[in-house]
Amino acid sequence: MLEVKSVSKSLGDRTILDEVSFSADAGRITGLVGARGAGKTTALRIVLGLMDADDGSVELDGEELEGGDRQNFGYLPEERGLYPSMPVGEQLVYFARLHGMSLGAAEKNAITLLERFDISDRAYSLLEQLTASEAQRVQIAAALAHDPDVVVLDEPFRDLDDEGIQLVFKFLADHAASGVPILIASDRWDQVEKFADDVVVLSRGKVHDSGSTDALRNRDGQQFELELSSDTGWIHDIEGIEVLEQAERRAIFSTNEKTKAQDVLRRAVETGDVRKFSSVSPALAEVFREVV
Ligand SMILES: Nc1ncnc2c1ncn2[C@@H]1O[C@H](COP(=O)(O)OP(=O)(O)OP(=O)(O)O)[C@@H](O)[C@H]1O
Repeated sequence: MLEVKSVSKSLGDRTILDEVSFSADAGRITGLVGARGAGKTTALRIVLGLMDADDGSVELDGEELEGGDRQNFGYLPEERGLYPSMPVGEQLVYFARLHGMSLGAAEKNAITLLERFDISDRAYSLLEQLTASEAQRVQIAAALAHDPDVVVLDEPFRDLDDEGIQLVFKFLADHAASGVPILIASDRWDQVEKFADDVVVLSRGKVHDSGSTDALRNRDGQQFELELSSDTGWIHDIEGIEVLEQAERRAIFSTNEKTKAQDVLRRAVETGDVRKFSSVSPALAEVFREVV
């Protein structure tokens, strides 16, 4: 488990991170989300040891990390940094070798990554000849080229098309399953909620909330959708629920109490034909609209 413990950082007279604590569990993808300028990149740089914290520590499996301990971390930096005029396959092997991998293992891993990201036919192309989505797949592959024990990706969704996102995150889920913590920072709440198991919400340098993606989506109670063959206006009279939307035969409400949802269903059955009654998860960006 990767743990950020009470990390603070000021630059000039500005507090960028204020006692930030969160963890990224082995075997899971953790999304660090927040608006632009929330402090995500700064937090990642401190995790990577590229910047020192003023206070606090970063630990891996209970041991405080020193600079060299990150040799087997994989990092996709915000400012992408590959060689524009070196063939793609060669770069992946080169980066894996830099991390101490044998030539054979580096070549094998490069071939696997190119296949998994569906860019095998680009192995001999130069980065500058690729589309934006292909180039981004290569950038992410470079972060994974040495089979890292910890993966940290800054804005991995940037420039990826839908197919690229699916391929990359299928690979990341498999890589996480081998016992690796994967931490991604992004302002794409819609994508993070699809692919992250856990989410840390950062706002103005502080952790606003954290937990499993499902728990955070249901933070304000579970939402239900109701559709009848008749008008649902009566739902406003039911106590202990919050009506989020109501128009003619349809209504969406939220409640923290399961029995209240059952009250609504009972009343709905008495009132008319129930066409639909199901629980729905709100979008994460909707739950945290105050900090998006
Ligand atoms: N070297 C620096 N000196 C002063 N302020 C900085 C420096 N680097 C970053 N900041 C400020 O720190 C805040 C957090 O920046 P950071 O890049 O960590 O945020 P972020 O959440 O990753 O956002 P973004 O998506 O815009 O990169 C921003 O307000 C930024 O302007």
